[in-house]
Amino acid sequence: MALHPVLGKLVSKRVVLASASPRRQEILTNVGLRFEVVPSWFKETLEKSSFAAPYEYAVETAKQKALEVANRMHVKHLRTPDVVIGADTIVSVDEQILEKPVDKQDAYRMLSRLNGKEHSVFTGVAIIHCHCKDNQLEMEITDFYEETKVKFSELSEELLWEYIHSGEPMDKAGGYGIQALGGMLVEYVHGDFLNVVGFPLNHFCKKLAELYYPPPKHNVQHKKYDSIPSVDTFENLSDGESESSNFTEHKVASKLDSSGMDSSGAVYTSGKSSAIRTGLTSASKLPSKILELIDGFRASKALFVASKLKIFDHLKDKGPVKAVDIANDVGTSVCGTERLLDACASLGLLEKTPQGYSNTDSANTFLTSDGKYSLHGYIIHSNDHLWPLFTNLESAVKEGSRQNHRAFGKKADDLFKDYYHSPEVKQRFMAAMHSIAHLTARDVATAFDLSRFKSACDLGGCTGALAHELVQVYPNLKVTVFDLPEVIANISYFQPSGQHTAPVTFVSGDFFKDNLPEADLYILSRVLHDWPDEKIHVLLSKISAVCRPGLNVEKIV
Ligand SMILES: Cc1cn([C@H]2C[C@H](O)[C@@H](COP(=O)(O)OP(=O)(O)OP(=O)(O)O)O2)c(=O)[nH]c1=O
Repeated sequence: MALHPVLGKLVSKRVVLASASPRRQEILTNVGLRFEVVPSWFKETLEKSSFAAPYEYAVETAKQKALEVANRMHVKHLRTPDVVIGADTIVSVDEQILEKPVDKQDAYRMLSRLNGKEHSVFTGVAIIHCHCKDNQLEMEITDFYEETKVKFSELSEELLWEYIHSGEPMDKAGGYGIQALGGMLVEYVHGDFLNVVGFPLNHFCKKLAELYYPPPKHNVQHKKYDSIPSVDTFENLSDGESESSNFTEHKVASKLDSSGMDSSGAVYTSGKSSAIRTGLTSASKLPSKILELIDGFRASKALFVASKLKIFDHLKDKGPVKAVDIANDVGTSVCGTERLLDACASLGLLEKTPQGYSNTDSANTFLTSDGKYSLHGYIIHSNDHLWPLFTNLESAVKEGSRQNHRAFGKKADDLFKDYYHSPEVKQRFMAAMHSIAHLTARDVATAFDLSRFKSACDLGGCTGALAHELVQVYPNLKVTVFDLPEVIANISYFQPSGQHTAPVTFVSGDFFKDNLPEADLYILSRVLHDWPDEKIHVLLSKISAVCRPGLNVEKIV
């Protein structure tokens, strides 16, 4: 098992960890995996006696946790993940299953049972690969478990109670945390330590290796390329076995070459030939992740340009259209348009058939400019605003300053004021903030339990996309959106239709200068990252001053 390629297989995928466990998040983050955390709402109430062995209970619970998240994301959030990982850790002693203690007495009961004895810690893991076909969620489930044996020393009553009063046992299976104070209770550990902490990393990597690099079938005739295929992935060329994998790999690159417009697939050609030249062995395969990083900007720019030319709008609700017809309608060159369309098809944004090009389902949903979940505004903002700024990243790092002057010929200070002088730029910025906030609002609103709050103020809440979602999720919550007068004056276009009584109010002002509206909860979403430390300090101090004792500040950045 080569570590890097195994985890590299997940790099281009939308990976979701269906767990609130900070330990699991840390273990996976530490090995460089990028993932989204969506805690599962599945209640751990399966009937234990219906399982023949304790580990079967852990595996089934892990599976149910992951399934709940996969389904919720697909149905409620309209965002189908590629891979969902669920896990469940239990402690088993004398064939009994111990989960997290409900109170101190329960913790005492558990720790007393473990005292002076060996027990098993089982973590069940489920890896679900999801595909969306005709709006139906299709899933392939892989599960496994890992067992670690742990022995406690003989511990005195006094020590057990001291440990319980530390508070550590409460959110941990069996009522102890081996990674912290609980480590002092343990005489030996046989097996994977991380399995006890909540995630059997080694077994997980082996499972991924099995999934993505199944052993070669010797009687299978491997396809031989006479020439380099015109559309392909790094993985296909670097991994001998990936053809036989059950899992569809994301296409990570287009046909654009270094000049941006050649269809020869030059990257792959050189990649493969250099592998042959230098005789890279299977142990030193192509550095796919690095190559993806090198080429990633091409994929982004292909998407940006197709969006800017409104190609996805053009193809909406139509059958396949030929490149020449699209070029004529859009007013672009035929050869350039065809290459851009091919790039979009290889990126999975369009479908290409002999009859022409058509939108994929996700292009219809997210890339057309007028859809309910359109990301068009955010894409245009990324192209027109963020792209020029990132082009100056090197200067930003060298100088330690914002680069608006280089990118736009304007001072970085009062950036927002500059924005609002141009109606077109203002509209673009608001559309960008609206589209990303609207799409993610449900996840943000449900990531925290905000039911105890009666009022909230979304500082810099722009069009109110998050506010409207919050009042849907928490009917007793009243939300005030506080933003600059120039923003509030233009929100009507973005308001949801048919919601007249929803308790969202808009107040204009400058959060650096004016008094903040009173609220139990202050939300800062996509705000703090924009300001230097001194300004953040001003803002947070103001919030701190208006917060009343006993109420909370929740920060959603
Ligand atoms: C035995 C032991 C468990 N644990 C933790 C790992 C798990 O987080 C927890 C067991 O509870 P789980 O139900 O497996 O997980 P969780 O509730 O923390 O998160 P979620 O259900 O959202 O996935 O106990 C330790 O951190 N250290 C230990 O030594």
